Amino acid sequence: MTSPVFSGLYRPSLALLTDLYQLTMAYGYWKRGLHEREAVFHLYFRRAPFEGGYAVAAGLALAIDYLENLRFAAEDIAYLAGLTGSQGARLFPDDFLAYLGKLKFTCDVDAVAEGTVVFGNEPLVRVQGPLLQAQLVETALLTIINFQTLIATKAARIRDAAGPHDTVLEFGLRRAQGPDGGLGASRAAYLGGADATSNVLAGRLYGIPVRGTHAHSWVQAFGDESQAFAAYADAFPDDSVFLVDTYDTLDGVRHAIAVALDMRQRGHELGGIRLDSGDLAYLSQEARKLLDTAGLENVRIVASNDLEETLIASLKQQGARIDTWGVGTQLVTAYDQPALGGVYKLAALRTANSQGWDFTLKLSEQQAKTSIPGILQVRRYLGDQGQPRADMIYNIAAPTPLPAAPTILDPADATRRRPVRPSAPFRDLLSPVLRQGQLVQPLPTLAESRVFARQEVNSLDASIRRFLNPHVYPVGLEQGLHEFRTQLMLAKRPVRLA
Ligand SMILES: Nc1ncnc2c1ncn2[C@@H]1O[C@H](COP(=O)(O)OP(=O)(O)OP(=O)(O)O)[C@@H](O)[C@H]1O
Ligand SMILES: O=P(O)(O)OC[C@H]1O[C@H](OP(=O)(O)OP(=O)(O)O)[C@H](O)[C@@H]1O
Ligand SMILES: O=C(O)c1cccnc1
Repeated sequence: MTSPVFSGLYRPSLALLTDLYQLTMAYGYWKRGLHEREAVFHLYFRRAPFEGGYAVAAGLALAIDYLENLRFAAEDIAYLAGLTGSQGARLFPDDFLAYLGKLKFTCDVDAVAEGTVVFGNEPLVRVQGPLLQAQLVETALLTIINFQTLIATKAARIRDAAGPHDTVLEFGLRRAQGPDGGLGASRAAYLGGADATSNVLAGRLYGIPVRGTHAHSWVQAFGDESQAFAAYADAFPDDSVFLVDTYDTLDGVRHAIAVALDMRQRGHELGGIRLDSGDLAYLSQEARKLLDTAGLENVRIVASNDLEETLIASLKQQGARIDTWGVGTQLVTAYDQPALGGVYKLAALRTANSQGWDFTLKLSEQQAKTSIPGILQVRRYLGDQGQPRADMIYNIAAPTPLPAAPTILDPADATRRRPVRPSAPFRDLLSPVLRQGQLVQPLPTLAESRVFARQEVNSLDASIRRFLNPHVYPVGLEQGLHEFRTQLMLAKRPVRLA
């Protein structure tokens, strides 16, 4: 079956979209009879990207599409049968490959909705089910969620800089990290706040509006701006945006104005002009004056040229008269931080007698990198206006129930603690998505997630959204969980499987 979201870019099956070690561990667990032991993994990142104060969770629909369609096709099995180790012996025996050939994903998945604002250490996805399966999906889940979350967050920052009324166009495909990087980036950029993309395949696959202007080559091909603009207007009388900087920008604006007035005579209006070089603040102000003087107040000014959020903020501050921001390279490559360091960690295993849980921990020299044991949920406490106030990570399988008025501890400094009012409103961020591999209810559409993302970012205080030294949003561990984690860290107790 062809996965609809990855379309024909890949072979039909994505089961091999993984690191080899997931498969060698899978065989090892199977050989030991441990493959069905129930396990719980969490996917989370430790620090928000771009030195920012938050991230926008993204990629869940792609991840769920991957999980629902996870099957090893006959050709996948044949490929695995041909793999050999350093001594030339086959890596995987036939009886294990026969098992893989019948495998379906039957885990439970709980996750935060796409568009939710999230912070370091908070699980975005929880996978609970047979150890072999829950481990096997690590790499694909990370590659999907890490990149989508990274680009959605970049787009949210660019949207914040542009403000609520300007248009943001994503123009990045040509500079993206290959075809899939470009496709995924267009999806995430739209989710995070772009209004449209120039990427036509992304438009067709994801229903993103497609928009665009024309290139310098169009003007070069005619050798004369006035002719080039007139020809474009002839082809698209109601959808023309002229790129005015091929020769001299302000001359280009004058040529655009002449063609626009001609268009008006024929009952059509020019949509906009695009500036792609030079001082965008000065040129946009001069262009605005020329356009307004000619009675073309509704002609919009589009700007492009290596834009990103701080540059957009600076141009706004300089009084630039730009209505539409065309953003490519910096957005789709997340230029200033090209990867989100999301991780996927084992946090609980059923005991051998299947009665209870062994909560597991990955220790690190750096305390901040030590994982959090338990079956985790994130409780977001809200202020009077519904605005996020503080998040508490807690263990839903803790031996003692959550107190009515829990205390939240800063995991980096346990002396910093904040009590929660018993009546404080809250919402829990992770909700059931798959039960035994089946979708619990349809996921929101991309457009719905986009609206939600905007509400989420807007609900954050400006101090958390600012680009420079943002305020740190409080995220902590519930006191009982913190104490339990500390005990485990002190005991350094290895979990025994068998
Ligand atoms: N008023 C401004 N303040 C800050 N940066 C600006 C301003 N105007 C333009 N920029 C940015 O400065 C950078 C350099 O622009 P500039 O047009 O000088 O060089 P360029 O990219 O080499 O031009 P070209 O596309 O003609 O080769 C771009 O990222 C552009 O967006
Ligand atoms: O600058 P970005 O944010 O990546 O936006 C996309 C850029 O792509 C186009 O340039 P093109 O490929 O024609 O080359 P150019 O940089 O020489 O204009 C367009 O004119 C933008 O400048
Ligand atoms: O339509 C545009 O103006 C466009 C598309 C891709 C890259 N740069 C500009």
